[in-house]
Amino acid sequence: MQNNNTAISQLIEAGKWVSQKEWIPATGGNFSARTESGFVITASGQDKGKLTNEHFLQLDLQGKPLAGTKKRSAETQLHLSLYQLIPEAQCVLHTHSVAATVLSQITKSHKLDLTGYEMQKALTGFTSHLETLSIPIFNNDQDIDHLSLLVSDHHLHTPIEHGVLIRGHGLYAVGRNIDEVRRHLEVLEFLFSCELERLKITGIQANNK
Ligand SMILES: CSCCC(=O)C(=O)COP(=O)(O)O
Ligand SMILES: [Zn+2]
Repeated sequence: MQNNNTAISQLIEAGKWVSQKEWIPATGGNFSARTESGFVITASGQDKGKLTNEHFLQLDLQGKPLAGTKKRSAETQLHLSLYQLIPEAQCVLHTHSVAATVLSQITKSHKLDLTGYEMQKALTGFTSHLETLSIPIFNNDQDIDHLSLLVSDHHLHTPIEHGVLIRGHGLYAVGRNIDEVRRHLEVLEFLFSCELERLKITGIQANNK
């Protein structure tokens, strides 16, 4: 587990990378990392590609503020729920890419199933392109507490492994350390882009199940 300063440095670096990838337009997205005292999370309304130490808050695992003067991310409860649900989760990166936003909109099901891609094997737990990667999709909701409850309920019967999609909104990627969450994020975004391209060619009806 990281101390606060290390966790914040890693998230600042991740923010520059995610911004450069164009997965967090404007002030979209938020990042967090588990720490000895709870977790650190980005402040609300910031450009996450230009974060400094002042743009972070420290909270305990009940959501009680420990340090930081700025307003916490509007989506703090989702991060908190993921840490409460998944003991191994050390980092959460939330992005708003075009591919994640559009794919989650056009997929009518409550999950996005992907198969046949060699890059699936870059996700922890996958050994073959023939396996099916299933990413849950939750309807977007401005009531983040309610959305978090839906995610929690879902996790009880289908554990969240790499991340979840929020419809028309974006991706929450999770990992056991900063390197793993960055890998999960990059692989998922790559697969979403591939799938979107495939659907543009074959027709979106293929995904309306
Ligand atoms: C303009 S982005 C809308 C809010 C959002 O979805 C997001 O990821 C950023 O919210 P935050 O409060 O963490 O800045
Ligand atoms: Zn968001």
